[in-house]
Amino acid sequence: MADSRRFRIGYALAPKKRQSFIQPSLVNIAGERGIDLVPIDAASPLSEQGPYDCVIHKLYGEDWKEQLNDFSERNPSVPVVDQPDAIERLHNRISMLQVVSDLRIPQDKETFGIPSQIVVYDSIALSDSGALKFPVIAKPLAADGSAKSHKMSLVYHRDGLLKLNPPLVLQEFVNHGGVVFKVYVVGDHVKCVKRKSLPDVSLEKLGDSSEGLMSFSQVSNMTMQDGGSHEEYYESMRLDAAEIPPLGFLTDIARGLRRAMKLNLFNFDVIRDSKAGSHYFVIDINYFPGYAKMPSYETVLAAFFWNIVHKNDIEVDVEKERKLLSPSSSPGGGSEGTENRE
Ligand SMILES: Nc1ncnc2c1ncn2[C@@H]1O[C@H](COP(=O)(O)OP(=O)(O)OP(=O)(O)O)[C@@H](O)[C@H]1O
Ligand SMILES: O=P(O)(O)O[C@H]1[C@H](OP(=O)(O)O)[C@@H](OP(=O)(O)O)[C@@H](O)[C@@H](O)[C@@H]1OP(=O)(O)O
Ligand SMILES: [Mg+2]
Ligand SMILES: [Mg+2]
Repeated sequence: MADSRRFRIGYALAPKKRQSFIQPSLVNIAGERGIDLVPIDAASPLSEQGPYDCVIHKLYGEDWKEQLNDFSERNPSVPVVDQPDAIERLHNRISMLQVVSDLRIPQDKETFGIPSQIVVYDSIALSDSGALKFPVIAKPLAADGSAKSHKMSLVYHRDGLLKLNPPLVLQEFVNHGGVVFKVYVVGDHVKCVKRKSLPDVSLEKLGDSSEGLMSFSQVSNMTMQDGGSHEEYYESMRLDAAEIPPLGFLTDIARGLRRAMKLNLFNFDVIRDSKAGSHYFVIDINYFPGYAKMPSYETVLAAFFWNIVHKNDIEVDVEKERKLLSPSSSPGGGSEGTENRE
């Protein structure tokens, strides 16, 4: 049945994110489905803005968290997607991957896990990398959206560790053929895309790297230059040739993560172990990633918004879910969807 009522989704996003995500194409497609996207001014009290049928957001800091909690208390029936306490887990690279280790999913032909890793809180502890095998990647412990939180080092041997600034995570580097699989999750929709990654490290390279470490940042977001070097040419060939892991396997992980984290909007990075072709590692999870880089993101997001405002299958706190999904507030149906549903 046609629904003539319009719904308002308030969005609180940093300027760069607003520009990439709130494209006219998204605004139009959501609009056709009766959904208006309305900017939230994070500099004024949230509770004085609105009304909204839902709030989506990606901003950091305690102040914003308090604003959201205050808003939820005053407007208990308005979903905040996602809950700030649930997002918090992704701001620390240890708690972020712990949830992957804790997943209990029957593993058949394809298996998954996380690379061996340790957390280092001070410089003294850097002289002891435990049982980790080199090379390792040093990642800032905090994943707080700052440019610094993406600055990583590939460390070839023990001496390279002494140049690093804790707190950080030391994670074993896994040779994976230079391709990372980014799995985008939007509610129950799952989509995998391929991206460029760090190239494999050979024993030879490990032996003669005098520097001890190499710094890099957001390697998967780097675009290849037209008319680039031979190396870039082979990289792009590798990317084209790489086979995406079975979608059923990725969807099982996505669904498990979504339930465990109580999050609807995230992506995770997966690499395939070159040594054991059907073993995969989850190496990173990002809240509200760059969806505009996902094919057909507009229709996927518009369908997700539709589901929210019609109180349909979003991952929320169980208590809250009970209130939201009371029979009187649900129009039933639930057949809205896109191709890769769980
Ligand atoms: N354990 C690992 N073994 C091999 N390569 C890795 C490993 N960890 C990270 N990488 C490579 O380094 C890149 C950056 O690492 P990671 O994804 O953890 O950083 P990030 O800054 O959080 O990335 P994003 O931009 O996706 O948020 C990965 O995309 C991958 O190419
Ligand atoms: O725009 P934002 O600040 O949210 O940047 C995010 C970026 O999306 P963008 O492509 O829109 O820049 C994401 O890229 P993809 O995984 O989708 O490739 C990923 O790098 C996140 O880790 C970043 O979030 P941060 O960790 O820095 O908060
Ligand atoms: Mg990543
Ligand atoms: Mg990340």
